[in-house]
Amino acid sequence: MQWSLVVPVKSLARAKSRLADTADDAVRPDLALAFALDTVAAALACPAVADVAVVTDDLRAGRELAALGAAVVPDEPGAGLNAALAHAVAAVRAARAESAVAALNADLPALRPAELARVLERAAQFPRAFLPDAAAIGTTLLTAAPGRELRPAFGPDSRNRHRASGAVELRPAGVDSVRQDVDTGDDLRAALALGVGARTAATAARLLIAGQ
Ligand SMILES: Nc1nc2c(ncn2[C@@H]2O[C@H](COP(=O)(O)OP(=O)(O)OP(=O)(O)O)[C@@H](O)[C@H]2O)c(=O)[nH]1
Ligand SMILES: C=C(OP(=O)(O)O)C(=O)O
Repeated sequence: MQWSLVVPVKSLARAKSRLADTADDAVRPDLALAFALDTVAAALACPAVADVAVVTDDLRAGRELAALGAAVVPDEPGAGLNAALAHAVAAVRAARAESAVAALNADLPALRPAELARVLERAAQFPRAFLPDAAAIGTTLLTAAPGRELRPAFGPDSRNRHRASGAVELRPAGVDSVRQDVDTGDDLRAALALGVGARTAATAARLLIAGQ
């Protein structure tokens, strides 16, 4: 099965507030953009992915992600993450009604195309499915088969909400790169240990040079 991915990207100036201890205001927007660029570059390199639509109202993020080959869907102003995802899925399916769709967070800088392909292959067996994050509290990926609604319920404790909504929890082994989202300094260290993409590596090096 080939998938259409929707990737939400918050305004860079407001993104990754939980990384404030690790990256100050001068670096954090660049780091958030680097995460998104590495996530989307890996997604576009995944053989199971037909196309990627980024939903964002950030002009810089939209421009740089479009240059990688992603489509850009404007955000719903002020409506929040789940409304943005539902809106992006509607835009994707207006063009291709029978798409299998997956929402993928943009903070997966260690993402490997082969691991994403393994997760999507499992997800293809179910009407709706999700992958818990590395902390096993949140969600990094939520999928809906053709003809099924995505019903995104991302946010704090989303693993429980996605489970309660009837989505099947995926538990494939060896897909750490798809689960390792980056919210905190410890998450960033874990992602660096897995091996991040070139843009995140370069931006994280600025933190090390600054002695953090
Ligand atoms: N388009 C869009 N994306 C969002 C919005 N809120 C969060 N996201 C994205 O959703 C994913 C998960 O976001 P979070 O980790 O909860 O938020 P964050 O801004 O990245 O980090 P914090 O400020 O620390 O909460 C990331 O890809 C964000 O860029 C929103 O309102 N609109
Ligand atoms: C939005 C989510 O991510 P985070 O845990 O990074 O807030 C989520 O897990 O649903």
